[in-house]
Amino acid sequence: MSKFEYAPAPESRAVVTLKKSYGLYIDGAFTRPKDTFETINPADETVLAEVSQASPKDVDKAVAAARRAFDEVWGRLSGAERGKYLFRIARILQERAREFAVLETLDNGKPIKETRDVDVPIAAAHFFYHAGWADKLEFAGLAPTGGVAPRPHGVVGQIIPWNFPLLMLAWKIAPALATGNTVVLKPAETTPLTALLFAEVCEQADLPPGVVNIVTGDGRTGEALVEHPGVDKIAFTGSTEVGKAIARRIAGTAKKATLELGGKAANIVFDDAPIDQAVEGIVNGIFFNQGQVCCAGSRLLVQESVHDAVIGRLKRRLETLRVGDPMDKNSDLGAINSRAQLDRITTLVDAGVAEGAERWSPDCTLPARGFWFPPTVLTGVSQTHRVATEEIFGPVLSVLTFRTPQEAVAKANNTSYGLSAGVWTEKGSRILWMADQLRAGVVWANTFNRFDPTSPFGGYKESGYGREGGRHGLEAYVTTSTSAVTTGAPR
Ligand SMILES: NC(=O)C1=CN([C@@H]2O[C@H](COP(=O)(O)OP(=O)(O)OC[C@H]3O[C@@H](n4cnc5c(N)ncnc54)[C@H](OP(=O)(O)O)[C@@H]3O)[C@@H](O)[C@H]2O)C=CC1
Ligand SMILES: CCCCCC/C=C/C(=O)O
Repeated sequence: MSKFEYAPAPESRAVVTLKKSYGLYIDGAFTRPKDTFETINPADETVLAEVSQASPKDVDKAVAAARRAFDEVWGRLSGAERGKYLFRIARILQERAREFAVLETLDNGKPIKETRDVDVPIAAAHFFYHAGWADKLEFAGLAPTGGVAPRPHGVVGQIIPWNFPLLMLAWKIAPALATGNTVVLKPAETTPLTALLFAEVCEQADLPPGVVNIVTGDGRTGEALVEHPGVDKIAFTGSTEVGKAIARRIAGTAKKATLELGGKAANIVFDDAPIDQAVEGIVNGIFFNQGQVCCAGSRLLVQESVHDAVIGRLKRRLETLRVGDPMDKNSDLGAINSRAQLDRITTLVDAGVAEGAERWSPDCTLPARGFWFPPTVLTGVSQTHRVATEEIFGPVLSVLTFRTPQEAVAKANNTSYGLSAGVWTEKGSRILWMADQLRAGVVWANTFNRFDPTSPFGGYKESGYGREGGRHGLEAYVTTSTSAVTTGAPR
């Protein structure tokens, strides 16, 4: 909680009905839970439910169901028919938005105002957007000249992380279904509940059995999916380490893959930037979702002449942030998703201090139970420090300085990642030059963390390959075939 007094007002969780234990969702039905693990509320460490650990045999059943559904139903439907299902799913997500927002906040620890205003509405928007594409793929420019409509790959294995559980599910499932693929999706071990609620939405939408299958479990379930010979393509979002391991594992196969991995984005503030607007952008860039975002603006590059003014203003702004109960709609920051992630953040911040950075946090009292880390600013960071090179994935801003635009570009690009960057300046010509020079999949100018289903998202370098969203995102889910027909005189 911030030192500024306010009356906490936790939202009701009554809209959510938790089961004691959850089975897998395979071939349009929930299995009976067998081997299970607990999913907990990271804000207070209470157990929410028991969830099934899918074995390789379960993955096999899910892949077989997805194959059958592809061969017999989904792969044969017209685009217009597929689109109807996607529209139906989108509308149900909107109708059940409150339930999804509360459940996501309980399982993930992120503030209810984010799940309510960001995660759930953008997830629904992805289904609406892709519903619109389903019957227009031949106009997406994906087929070669003289070719026929783009064709789906078949069965797609999708592995998603814990930082945006429902939203990453939507980013994966919506384009896959729109293009005619069927899916086996593995949510993260610590945040399986909204994926299981989504399975109920599939039932409610009368989606044919086997089109979407949800297999919960840990990394072993993910491995079984990656290795399964019946999977035609893998779509993964997560750490660069696991992404590289997946790439190695499928190297000897014909499987396609898209990998959306880590980042270490520079948020670059020039001396002519409107300072209040820039400070808001810095706060949103690194403290949104507790900084557990692949494209977080985790490195602030501030022009030397305005360093003290920007940092002073930033610290005053951070004093007003409310850190606390994620179910309270006044909370700006919630809990860290897991103890393992909290340990990772703590280790890296300690390493930063040991390497000479100065650590600052606003005066705030953190809840006694659960996984919490205060908003943190590290000043005096140099390019070689671990906190300037490694993804922290927490509410921690590393501050570096620059003198010229050329130096800003050199420092911003001095990373093994290349997912996103932000630029704050009044000069339009500088924005265009910076956007051209920065090696990042998205460059935001005078804004940050701006998302839209129409915009392709993905990285350079160790941030992965492939794009999600927009027309480019569809490309990852289709292949093309050319038909050559010789016409002769009619007989
Ligand atoms: N690019 C991004 O958006 C993300 C980046 N990260 C980065 O990764 C770090 C570690 O987070 P972590 O959760 O461990 O990320 P992981 O990459 O381990 O997790 C992402 C997903 O991959 C699954 N997985 C784990 N091991 C394997 C495997 N061998 N084969 C197939 N799937 C696997 C995970 O399952 P399970 O959850 O059961 O382990 C999860 O569903 C974070 O600190 C952050 O820096 C993390 C999440 C998202
Ligand atoms: C509105 C937030 C959208 C999240 C953007 C993509 C992030 C992916 C990731 O961190 O895994």
